[in-house]
Amino acid sequence: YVVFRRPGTIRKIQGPPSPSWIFGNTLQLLLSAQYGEHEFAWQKLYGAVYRLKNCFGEERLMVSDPAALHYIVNSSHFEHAPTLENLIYLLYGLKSLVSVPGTFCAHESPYTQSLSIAEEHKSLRAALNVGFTAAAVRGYQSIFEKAASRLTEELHNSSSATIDICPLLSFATLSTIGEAVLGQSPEDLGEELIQNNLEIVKLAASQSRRQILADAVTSRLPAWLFRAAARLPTPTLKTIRAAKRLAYELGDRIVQEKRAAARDGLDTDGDLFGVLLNTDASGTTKNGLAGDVLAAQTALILIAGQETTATTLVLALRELARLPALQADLRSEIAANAESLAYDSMPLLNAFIKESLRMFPVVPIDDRIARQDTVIPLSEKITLSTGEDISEIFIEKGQIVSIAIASFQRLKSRWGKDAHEFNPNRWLQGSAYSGGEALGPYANLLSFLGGPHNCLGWRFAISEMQIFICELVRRFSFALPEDDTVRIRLVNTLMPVMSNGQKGAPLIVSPIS
Ligand code: HEM
Repeated sequence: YVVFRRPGTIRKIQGPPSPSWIFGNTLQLLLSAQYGEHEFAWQKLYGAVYRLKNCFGEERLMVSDPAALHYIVNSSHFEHAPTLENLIYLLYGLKSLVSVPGTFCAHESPYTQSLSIAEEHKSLRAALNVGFTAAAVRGYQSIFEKAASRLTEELHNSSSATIDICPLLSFATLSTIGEAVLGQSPEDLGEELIQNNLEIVKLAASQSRRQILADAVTSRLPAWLFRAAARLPTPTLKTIRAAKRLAYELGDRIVQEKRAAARDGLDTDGDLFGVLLNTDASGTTKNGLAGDVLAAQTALILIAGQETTATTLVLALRELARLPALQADLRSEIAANAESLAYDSMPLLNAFIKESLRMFPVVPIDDRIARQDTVIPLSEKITLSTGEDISEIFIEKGQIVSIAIASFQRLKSRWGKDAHEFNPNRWLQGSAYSGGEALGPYANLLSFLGGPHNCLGWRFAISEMQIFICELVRRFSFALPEDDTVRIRLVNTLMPVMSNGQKGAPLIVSPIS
């Protein structure tokens, strides 16, 4: 109790009562039957900043205020919170881009020795970004189109009209990353790696009270002890370790193959890994990334880029199935553009994608910890339990702050009175956002986060979604089954979950003649 409990400076900030000392509000936040059930009600009651209890009486600040979010996302005073840091370590290892802190800088940080780490993140990110610029992503269009037509073929060949689209989209998005980034066809990725990736998704779908408690305890362990515990031979840890090892081995094999190809005088620039290795005729890296650094990014790119895009697409298709008029309008727009398929110039298609990202940010809460005492500005005053109004919040080093992405994206003050409705039309007259703060790399949304760790692959994801949606909607119509029981739950990321507790989203898929 003494270890876990520390006096906070945020105690006077209002928030819901905690139903339990052990779990605080975490069960309501993380295990509600439908994501947001409690969170959105709390936002309505307490405003854009409120206080919640974590396990064992620890307090966290839930923030959806735009000025505060802008500060937190971009400030060097915050880093990934310990639970997230542990997950990142387990899934991706210490050398991956996301593990390298990106926000430390010399003039603000007392940790001068960390300067090189900040530089490391910046230069690694700049190197990897070569494969994610607008021009590079345009070059992947044919890969997306090939994967989309493979997907439609599978749907045509399905023996049943009601199809769970989750595994099909997971495989399709994995295959595009395999080809664009690694230069590997789905067959080359290896059955074991594909199965392990799918296994990780299943594990992630098993959020439970036990997991919440385990996270609360392990987040307080010193890093060395957590890393030692991560070697325990439990089935879950074994699967995660195997997935990370297989991804590294795959990356390493590709690096060796590229070097050998360069020695044989062959062109190795056809995919991102080849470009980044930048080998000369002797197979030695010239000014590209070192082979082991590149191989260490394989797990991150495979996992971060696959399920995120697949889940956004699944949830978007469910909305189309729910809204037949929108589906018909979108199909007409696609038909009218069938010749050119200039995806960026199709207003409804892009409005639909933005609205899907707004309503269903697959990472709806992203936790940070304050690295030092700091003051968070607010765009609107909040009233403390003492009746005092404040326009900034002082927080102490070690305070957990939740970037409440989903709540921000439903703020009525920024998105309008119908912020909780799925309404793509809000984007048709320009930006749907009415605030002054520039947040996130795309459409003022935080679905791809913002700041130094914003999503590297956001253009990749948007282009892939444009192409998949066009191909699917012009070939099929989608409807929800009558007995639709799917709920959107938070299981590390947002996920459609069926009544049996498994990930899944069955839709009635009918070919269009
Ligand atoms: C709809 C699809 C996607 C969503 C919603 C999404 C969301 C995010 C978010 C929220 C983060 C920040 C995580 C954090 O630091 O707490 C992130 C980081 C990242 N994403 Fe994505 N992502 C998507 C697709 C992709 C794709 C397709 C790729 C690659 C092919 C990708 C690669 C990455 C990488 C490498 C990072 C780490 C960046 C860094 O730490 O500097 N993502 N993404």
